[in-house]
Amino acid sequence: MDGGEGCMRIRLPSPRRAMSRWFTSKEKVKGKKKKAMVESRMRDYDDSVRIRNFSEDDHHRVGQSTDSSPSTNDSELKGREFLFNIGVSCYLLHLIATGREEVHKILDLRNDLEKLLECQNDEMKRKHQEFIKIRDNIEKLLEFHNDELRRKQEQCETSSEVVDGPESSSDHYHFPQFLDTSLIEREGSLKHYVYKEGDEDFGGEMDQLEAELEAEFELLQIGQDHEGNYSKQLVSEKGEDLEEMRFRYMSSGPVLEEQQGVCPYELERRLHELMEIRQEEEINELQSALEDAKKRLHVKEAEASWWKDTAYIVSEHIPKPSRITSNSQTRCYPLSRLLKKSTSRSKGVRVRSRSVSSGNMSSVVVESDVQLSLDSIRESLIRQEDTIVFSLIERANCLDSGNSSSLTEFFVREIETIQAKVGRYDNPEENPFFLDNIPQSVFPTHKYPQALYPKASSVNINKRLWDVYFKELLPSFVKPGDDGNYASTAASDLACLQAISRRIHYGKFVAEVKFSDAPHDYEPAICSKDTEALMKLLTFEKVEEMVKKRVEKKAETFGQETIIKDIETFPK
Ligand SMILES: O=C(O)C(=O)C[C@]1(C(=O)O)C=C[C@@H](O)C=C1
Repeated sequence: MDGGEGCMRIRLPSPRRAMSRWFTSKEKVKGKKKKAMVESRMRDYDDSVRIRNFSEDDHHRVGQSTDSSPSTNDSELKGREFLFNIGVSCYLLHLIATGREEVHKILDLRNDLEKLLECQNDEMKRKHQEFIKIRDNIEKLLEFHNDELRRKQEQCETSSEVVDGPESSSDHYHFPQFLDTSLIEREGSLKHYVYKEGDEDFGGEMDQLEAELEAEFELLQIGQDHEGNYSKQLVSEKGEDLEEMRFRYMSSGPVLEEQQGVCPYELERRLHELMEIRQEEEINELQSALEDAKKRLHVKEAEASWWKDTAYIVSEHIPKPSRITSNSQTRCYPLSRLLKKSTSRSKGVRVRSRSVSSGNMSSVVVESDVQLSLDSIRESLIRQEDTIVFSLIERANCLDSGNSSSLTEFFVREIETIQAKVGRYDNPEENPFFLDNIPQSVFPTHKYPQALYPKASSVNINKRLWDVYFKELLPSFVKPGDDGNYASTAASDLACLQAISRRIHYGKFVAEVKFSDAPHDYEPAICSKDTEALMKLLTFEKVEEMVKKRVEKKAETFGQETIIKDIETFPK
């Protein structure tokens, strides 16, 4: 306050300075906006104070000229101070109100940020759990894969053992190297899922993939660590390993930096791809091992078969004691009647009992010393004529009902079934009428010599014979009628049919022998499929005429009553 020139001057500190002093004790106000706002308010305040001072000065000047007593001045001064204080108070109140608003805003902002951090944290937790789940899945998959491999390896080992047998353990089959890896000993951890050293590159890829997975996992942990959450616990659990991983990750440069963005699903997919490739490789190896085992099995089978055949041949040469009488002879099968001991000069088909090939052994052919000759065949044919003539004479004593073939068919089918079970049709001389009806022999069958060319064995013309027999032959020599003796008639039919069939199919042996005696004569006709030329080579009209005459004679003779001179056949 200056009382110079009788005028009272109040020295008020500049409001701006006052405010700035007031605010300097506080923290600096952040943000330009707020500063600008405060400054504008200070300016407004300066202006208003300046206007008021100006009007007060005028008033002073007027008052000075009229009334300038000290009591008036004093009260005026107090009034002014009062007014000033009110103004300042109002302003401060205004500032406080404004400041509170700002504080509320800041608090809201802080709350939002906290929520955001919480969300982020939840997201990280969720990702972490997802990752753990995926990792668990992968490990389960690996376990499953290991079990599968273990199973396959055991299978292979079993089959290998079967093939090798107990005696050939020195010849043990070796699996490829990868099967010898420690896959079986793994503990279901990714770290264990590696190949042995020296294997293909898959082990390296697996390591890299594992590192990627763990790096991804660690990233999640590091992210959570920044948020100050539960990652600390995990970090302490992993201890030095994690530190090492972190170092690896941080120092691995752009490669892993790129992989920061690789999602766990992508990693899982890549792992699956690798596993698929590896599985395919293993399957291929197992398949080739299996093939090898099969080959070895075949070799063993062939060897076993050879031994069986050898044992059979040896046993054939050892005379067997009969259970009935020690003097009784071993009964020969019918074909053996055709077979004669071969001499160097004798012609005909050399009969081979069996041909066996074996892995390491050279082809073994056991050749019997018997020979199929035309003479022996002719002898058999003559005897068969007798059988046929007798069976037809028997059949002529029954009547022909005209529809006996259906009952005979049932009978023949049943008889053929039972005869097949005891091995009748294993004999190449015998041919069934109902091929669909033939079961396997239930007894160990005799090994018949392979006298015929294999294709010839399947030649069967019994269907045609059946038709000719019932439609043409029977009506030509049997009286028509129905005597009700169906069972005997069917049995008689069967005897005729089987005898005639055997005789007809013996033509196969005749053709075989004739061809073997002069193959060069037959080859051109065979090659050109000239049936007419072949029939000319095989048949002899003169021989056929002689056969017919012989059979006629036999029929006349066998049909007669045999009379012995001077002896009464039946008492009168
Ligand atoms: O005795 C022969 O030479 C044979 O060939 C056998 C037989 C026959 O089956 O009876 C075969 C054909 C011939 O035309 C003559 C006879």
